[in-house]
Amino acid sequence: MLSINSISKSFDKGKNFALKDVSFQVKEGAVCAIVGESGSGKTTLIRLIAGLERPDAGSIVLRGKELSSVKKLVAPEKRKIGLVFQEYALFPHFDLLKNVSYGISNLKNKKQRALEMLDLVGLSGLEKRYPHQLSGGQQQRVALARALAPNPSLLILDEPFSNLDAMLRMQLRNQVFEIIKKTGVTAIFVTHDTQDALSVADEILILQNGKVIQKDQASNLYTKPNSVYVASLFGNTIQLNQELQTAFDCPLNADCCHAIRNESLSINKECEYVTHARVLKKTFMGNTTHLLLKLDNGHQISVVTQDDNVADHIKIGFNSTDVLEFAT
Ligand SMILES: Nc1ncnc2c1ncn2[C@@H]1O[C@H](COP(=O)(O)OP(=O)(O)OP(=O)(O)O)[C@@H](O)[C@H]1O
Repeated sequence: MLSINSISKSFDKGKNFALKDVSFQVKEGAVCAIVGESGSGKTTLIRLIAGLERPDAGSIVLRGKELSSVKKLVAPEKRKIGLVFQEYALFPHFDLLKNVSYGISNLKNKKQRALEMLDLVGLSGLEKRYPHQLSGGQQQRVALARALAPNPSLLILDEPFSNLDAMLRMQLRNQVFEIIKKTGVTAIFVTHDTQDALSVADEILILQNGKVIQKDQASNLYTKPNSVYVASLFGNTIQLNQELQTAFDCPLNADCCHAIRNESLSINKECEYVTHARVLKKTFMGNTTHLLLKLDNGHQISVVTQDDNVADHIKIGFNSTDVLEFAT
């Protein structure tokens, strides 16, 4: 298990905190995705876990061994942590066998282990090739094989699919996490893409301004976000402010704030709360169409629909079970 205990880190002597009092745990064999917008502290967190930075407060414990605290800093190469980065970071002048066996110092039969790892990532037979002779997706699988070869206690993947186009990204993502699950290694996966996180992580941790604002199973985060911000990370969300509550004739608890997911809005169907709208603009996006609507009370909202044949005047609505409620 990985335990992050009240970690704080500032780069300007406490004026601003890149991370502030961050605590969480990742169970043995689980995949935890770290999601957050730019500057939320993702890189700082993984640099601390990898041992590339020292915390100002708190501790990091992996499988019962303290790796970092204010007083202690185990060297990165002694942490048993494998790293996979966005830019592959393979050695260009080494063939694949050498690239994968590079970090294996603790095993007798390096070559056999490297070949097993290449086989695991579906690249057996290519061990004599050099990185430039491979596609981007293949190079990332070599990087994974290399990170797994020394049998790490923790694998950290930092935006590993950002360099790849959408189709390859999805394929590789599924392959990589199948392999990770097969090995049973505990993994931390840093991404700004919530679809990536939802599809492969057991748990997702959301960072905002250096703080953990929610950590939960992927499905719970989607169905029970604890703020409008978290809800909006997982798809288009419309905040049900007073004006919209009046438009839809749905008075809600004034002590809370509320939102509705775009996909919960129904067009021209019977619902508990409805209003009429004029379509100001339709933008065809292939599998979806974006609509800019002007509601009866003059309020404008944007909606995404899969129906590319919407009339100019529509009825739009939702049901009370679709309303997300948050404490303010
Ligand atoms: N070496 C550093 N010196 C000074 N400030 C830093 C340093 N590293 C990070 N920061 C600051 O700490 C905060 C968190 O940065 P961090 O790089 O961890 O965010 P991030 O979530 O990884 O962002 P991105 O997604 O853009 O990579 C930012 O305000 C950043 O400017």
